[in-house]
Amino acid sequence: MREADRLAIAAGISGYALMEAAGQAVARVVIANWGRRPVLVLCGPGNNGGDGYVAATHLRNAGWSVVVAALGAPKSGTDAAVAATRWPGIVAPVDLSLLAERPLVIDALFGAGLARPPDGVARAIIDEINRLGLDCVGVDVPSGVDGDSGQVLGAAPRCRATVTFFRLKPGHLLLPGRALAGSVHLADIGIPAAVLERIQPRCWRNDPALWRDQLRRPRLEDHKYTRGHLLVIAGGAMTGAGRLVARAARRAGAGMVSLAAPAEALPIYAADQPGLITLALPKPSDLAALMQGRRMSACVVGPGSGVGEGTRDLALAALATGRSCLADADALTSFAGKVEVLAAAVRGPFLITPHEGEFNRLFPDLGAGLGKLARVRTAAARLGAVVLFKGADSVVAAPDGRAVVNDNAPPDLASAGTGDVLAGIAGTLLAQGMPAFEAAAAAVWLHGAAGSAVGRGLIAEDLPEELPNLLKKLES
Ligand SMILES: NC(=O)C1=CN([C@@H]2O[C@H](COP(=O)(O)OP(=O)(O)OC[C@H]3O[C@@H](n4cnc5c(N)ncnc54)[C@H](OP(=O)(O)O)[C@@H]3O)[C@@H](O)[C@H]2O)[C@@H](O)CC1
Ligand SMILES: Nc1ncnc2c1ncn2[C@@H]1O[C@H](COP(=O)(O)OP(=O)(O)O)[C@@H](O)[C@H]1O
Ligand SMILES: [K+]
Repeated sequence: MREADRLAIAAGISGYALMEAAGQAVARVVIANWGRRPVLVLCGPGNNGGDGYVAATHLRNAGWSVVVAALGAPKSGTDAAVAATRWPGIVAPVDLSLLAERPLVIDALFGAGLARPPDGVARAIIDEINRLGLDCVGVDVPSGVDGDSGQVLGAAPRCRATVTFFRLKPGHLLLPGRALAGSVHLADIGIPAAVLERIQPRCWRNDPALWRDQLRRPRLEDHKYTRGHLLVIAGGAMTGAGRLVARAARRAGAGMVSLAAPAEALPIYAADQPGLITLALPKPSDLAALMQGRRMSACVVGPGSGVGEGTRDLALAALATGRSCLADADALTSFAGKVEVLAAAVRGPFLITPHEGEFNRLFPDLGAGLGKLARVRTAAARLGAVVLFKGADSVVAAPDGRAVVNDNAPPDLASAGTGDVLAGIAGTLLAQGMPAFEAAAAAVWLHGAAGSAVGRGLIAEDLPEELPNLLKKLES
């Protein structure tokens, strides 16, 4: 963001004009969403505080009763100092007594320049805002939230709304920042679009615009083999997982889905879905010939496969074919403490889809303290594969550093079996030749959209049935 500001200023827009637009946007959001009431604007010593003085001035001009309290005077010569001198009222020191009348709080303490956990009176007033449950509007980010990671440094106010500028930051999408930001309002403050091209961001909010063009549409001359043939390597005991993967893969548009499992379980799979091809589980040494012979373009291994050497060897054999491969669930747990073995085996496009527990088993040194985005990027670089780390704020990262954060998944998806559905969708997109990064991003978005379409009472089995409509809409 600093770079965006710098480039905008270099393009002839004054820093103060940006601050004026930012503060005005904050005032606009407040006026649009709250009735007139006492407002307390908390200003920090930097430009975030500068936005606060501007917002305070606009609210006062609109007839609101505004108290401004500052942690300290902005450094002279800065834009924030200019904004402070244009505020016509007095500036009080920050003090908890200012909250006594339960004002609407505008939090302009720290933004992009947060350098350490808030302490002293800043920390005390953040804690008190939360204790009293006051309505709070964050400027840029809730103070204490790291905009790059969504992590909280020490403490941050729980905001009803946050007004940010130019572009959402990862911290608005990643937990816990996303929960603390409330509803996020993105304001155009006059930074030209060309600046975005210069910055070349490497992290995006997941959106169909990123991958829609790469979805494979059915063509007149298609037959079932040209639309992707996915192999699902499933298990003998937990058959539900493999069935969900296969069902989702078929609804996502694969031309053919074959499922290989121990012979005794095949009748269960065959009875469940007449359109599913069932095969006896091959020996790892036979997998390449099977995939080649049947023109299988991708393979999903792991859901319901069982943890252990058998699954590990099949996953390694799948990778050795050089065809697109997705490893999930048991195929990931089977490599706990052995991630370097997995990394050394990567030949072709490879996607893993761990949840938090599976991620920790593979990458125990990449703990939560690093922030999800950094964890996933590091894991992807280390593995040489695309990593889709699931959750309410699923992150997809590629080894080259590209990343998307997904924010369309409803909490109704927290239900057993939904991860298997995700693996099936992604498996089909891989089988159709979509690059692994885009396939993962598209799959997680479709999964979230399917979850929203079903809503309350969702079970995993519902999700594949939403896919035809969603795909139709994406194509129109
Ligand atoms: N043209 C632009 O630039 C535009 C910028 N915009 C706005 O500017 C914001 C970024 O401004 P910024 O870079 O000045 O940083 P900011 O977030 O105010 O904090 C830095 C100050 O806080 C201090 N400090 C930090 N942590 C602290 C702590 N825990 N406890 C105590 N102090 C702490 C730090 O002190 P120091 O580390 O130097 O001791 C420094 O004084 C951005 O979020 C957006 O709102 C918009 O107006 C659009 C145009
Ligand atoms: N609170 C939540 N909000 C949105 N999506 C969620 C939430 N919790 C879980 N999910 C999604 O639900 C799916 C669960 O997958 P997983 O943990 O592998 O379960 P299972 O193995 O039972 O299928 C993942 O796609 C995950 O992102
Ligand atoms: K803030």
